[in-house]
Amino acid sequence: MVDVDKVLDDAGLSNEAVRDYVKHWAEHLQPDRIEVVSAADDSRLIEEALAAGEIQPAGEGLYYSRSYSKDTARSEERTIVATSREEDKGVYNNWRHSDEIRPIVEGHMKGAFAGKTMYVIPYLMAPPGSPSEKYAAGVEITDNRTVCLHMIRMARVGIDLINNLAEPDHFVRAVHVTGDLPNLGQGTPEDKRYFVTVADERTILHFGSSYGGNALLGKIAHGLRQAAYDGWRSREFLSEQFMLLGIKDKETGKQWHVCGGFPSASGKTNLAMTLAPDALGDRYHVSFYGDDIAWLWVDPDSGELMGLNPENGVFGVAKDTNEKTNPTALDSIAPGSQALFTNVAYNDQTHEVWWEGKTPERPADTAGWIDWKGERIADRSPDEAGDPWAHPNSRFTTSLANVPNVAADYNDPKGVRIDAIIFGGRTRDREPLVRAITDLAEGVYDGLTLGAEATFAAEGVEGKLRYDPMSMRPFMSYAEGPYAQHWLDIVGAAKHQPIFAHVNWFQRDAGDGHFLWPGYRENLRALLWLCQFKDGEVTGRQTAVGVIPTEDELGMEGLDLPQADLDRILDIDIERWREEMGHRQEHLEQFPNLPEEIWVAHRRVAEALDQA
Ligand SMILES: Nc1nc2c(ncn2[C@@H]2O[C@H](COP(=O)(O)OP(=O)(O)OP(=O)(O)O)[C@@H](O)[C@H]2O)c(=O)[nH]1
Ligand SMILES: O=C([O-])CC(=O)C(=O)O
Repeated sequence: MVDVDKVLDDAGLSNEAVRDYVKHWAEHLQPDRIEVVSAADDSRLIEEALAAGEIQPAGEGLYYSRSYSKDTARSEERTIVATSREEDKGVYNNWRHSDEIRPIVEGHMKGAFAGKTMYVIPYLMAPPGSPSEKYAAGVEITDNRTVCLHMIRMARVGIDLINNLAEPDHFVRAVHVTGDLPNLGQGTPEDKRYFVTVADERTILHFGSSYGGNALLGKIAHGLRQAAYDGWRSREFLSEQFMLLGIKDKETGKQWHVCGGFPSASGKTNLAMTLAPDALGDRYHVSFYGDDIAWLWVDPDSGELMGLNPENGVFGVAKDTNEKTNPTALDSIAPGSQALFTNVAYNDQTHEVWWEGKTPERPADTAGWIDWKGERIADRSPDEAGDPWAHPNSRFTTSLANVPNVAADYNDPKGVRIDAIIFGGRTRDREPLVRAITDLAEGVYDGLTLGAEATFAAEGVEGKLRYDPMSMRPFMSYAEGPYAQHWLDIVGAAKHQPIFAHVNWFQRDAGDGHFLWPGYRENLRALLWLCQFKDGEVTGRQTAVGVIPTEDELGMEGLDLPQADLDRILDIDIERWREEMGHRQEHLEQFPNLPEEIWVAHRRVAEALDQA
């Protein structure tokens, strides 16, 4: 048995509550060694991981790793929110009583670190000194060195962050056990994986994965699920799957901050990292704050709605990331950035990485190339020739500081004032490019009825049309009725109300399926219109479902679009919308205790459509 006190003394970990937690879990998990990890340990951990073959070199200061082939995305079915309060059961949170589920997961975890090192990762999900700091501290325990490397990039990691907490016991207990991946029955009735957030005990217990949100517990499990629960129970803040960006008009000096939710793998990273299109670059500067999570609250002194990104890094989808779609992402993973790539294709001779859409064609010479399953491309049979080289949910992990247009104040614990909140997703018809909503309840209603095609970020759901309220469906931690009320309460308390909008970059031509809007950098045009509309500089065209830009207002300089496509994305298909309202009604009826304001908004939109 390891002398835990000695390890913690040597590491300088003095918080007694954390020490007790580590001792408790050391007893349960039975590791051979314990190591406390700080960001300063990164280069040593990298060397060790290279020596152990857990990662491979991928160019100067870049690394590649592969997860087990049945462990490449979040499993929504195996993800559970547990509490001791039946009233926390929602439609989407997969609620179970903690007394029932805790013993099951803990049973799987018993003795699981035998022969292994237990890494203890003290972290903060927020810049130190932020008003949400109380909810930001956590300590992840893991048996996986690559998880440590990811956490160092994604969170602020260090012993000093946890030693001097104002309330030493107020930290999230986050336990991650990889498990015997080839023997977990992933996706079968014998599935042994459990990804449980015991929200009212601020404890996260994840068993059976080493990938992404299943394993980096600061990110989604704490930063989103636990934080959403904490924000609601304390009535202090919202935690949402939102990107956050800033836009500055260099001519007038005006600045706006826009945050918003799109379901996983629907373009948050790309939008947050966007640069102004060339034709608008002299006038507008876009700065990056965050691509996946935002915490929102009202500042008690100024009364303003504020937001910040609790993360310290980006876990971005590799697919289709290239010079044209996202040059800033490529800069953020340039040689020397210490970025990690997971489940992309790798060349073990040249140490290059590749993914679908990185270049228009695959590398012509297949020598040395290995696909995401670890198989040699050169050995593929003819019927496998067309299979992707990289997994569609392959990712790059890099620190915020590597993003070239990261905002100067991204680390400011005060956060930034939020001017606009947008919702969007992959919707092949019906949803126009952008429609603005000025009323709070109607904005929240729009978020709750966000319908989009599911993506490859979760197992087995790609392409299915489904409602994904506020893009939080996989991350909901309490019931939807109170969730809607909490939104109305928090945002409603702000002195200046943000404008809401629904955006869609993914409308397609019904005939040949091409995207009607070029997307990516051009998306800024829709956001600029929204900011101008908020400031009363343009008036748009009122429709039953919000205000949409006129063609002149959209600002199309430097962009040539077929007139028919432009007409389509700036129009409302009334018939299709009328049909949609019935589905929305059914969707909302699932949620008990939905605030009356939301129903009023629903009826108002339905009536406006009837009269249109
Ligand atoms: N057609 C089109 N595709 C886009 C656009 N923006 C992003 N994409 C593609 O959508 C995929 C996912 O984009 P991301 O920006 O990584 O999505 P995300 O929402 O940050 O994903 P998570 O990290 O899973 O939450 C990538 O393959 C992008 O290339 C766009 O404006 N138009
Ligand atoms: O959780 C993950 O593995 C990746 C992620 O960011 C998402 O799905 O939104």
